[in-house]
Amino acid sequence: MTHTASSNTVYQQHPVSSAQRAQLKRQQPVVLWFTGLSGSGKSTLAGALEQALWQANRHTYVLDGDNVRHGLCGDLGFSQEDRAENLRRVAHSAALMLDAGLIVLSAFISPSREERQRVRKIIGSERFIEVHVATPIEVCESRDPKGLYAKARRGEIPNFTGISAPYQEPLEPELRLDTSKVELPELVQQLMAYLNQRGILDEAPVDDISLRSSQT
Ligand SMILES: Nc1ncnc2c1ncn2[C@@H]1O[C@H](COP(=O)(O)OS(=O)(=O)O)[C@@H](OP(=O)(O)O)[C@H]1O
Ligand SMILES: Nc1ncnc2c1ncn2[C@@H]1O[C@H](COP(=O)(O)OP(=O)(O)O)[C@@H](O)[C@H]1O
Repeated sequence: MTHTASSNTVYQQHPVSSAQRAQLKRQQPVVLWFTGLSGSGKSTLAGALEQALWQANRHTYVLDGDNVRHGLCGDLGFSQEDRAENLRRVAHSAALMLDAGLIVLSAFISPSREERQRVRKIIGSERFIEVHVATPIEVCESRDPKGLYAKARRGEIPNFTGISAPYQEPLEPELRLDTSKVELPELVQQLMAYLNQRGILDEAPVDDISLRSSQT
């Protein structure tokens, strides 16, 4: 994990470890990072996968761009700098949730390759699963559930991703899904199969619990 830290602070180790928290939850904490255009299906996929994981007794949390921008990042807009700061805060929030033992599902446009790379570093590559929701822009625009593409075309939203601001497709995502070609239940099955195949739904390895308890 990469850190920047306030001066004169010392990182505190607490007696219960990350591994112990994950072990109690019987899962391997990871972040599934859904990236794609507005309307591509990020939130829908994250929500549907969370439902499947919840039904399988897994401990999860969804971090969603629209929601985070109502609080933690409510002071940020959509310039390159603000998007970078948005994603930096979200990446550190996700890292805390990993430390708590959760499987995190995040739904952010995250249009910049460089910023996604930075997120991967903050979270740790082995725990970061990039999922490109590669629905074509024509389909996203025809869905336009919030009327944002229409507004952007009328020039009423500056820096709108895909219209007046860039989206850089991931070059080597762990997964690439297209919600215009495959039905939602099938996509959720594909995601669950991937998690199973990676052993993420297996129990966390036994940590040095006995050693730790004998030290306290
Ligand atoms: N200019 C502009 N460009 C793109 N999107 C915009 C913009 N203004 C508002 N919105 C709404 O904000 C949601 C995207 O926020 P994110 O935090 O995911 O964006 S980013 O990752 O920081 O680029 C996005 O949500 P989704 O449609 O769910 O992707 C929009 O509802
Ligand atoms: N697999 C799918 N098949 C058909 N429509 C979908 C699918 N996934 C999402 N949608 C629709 O696309 C629209 C945008 O989905 P949403 O999840 O809000 O996208 P995003 O979070 O990327 O902006 C919604 O109207 C949703 O119902």
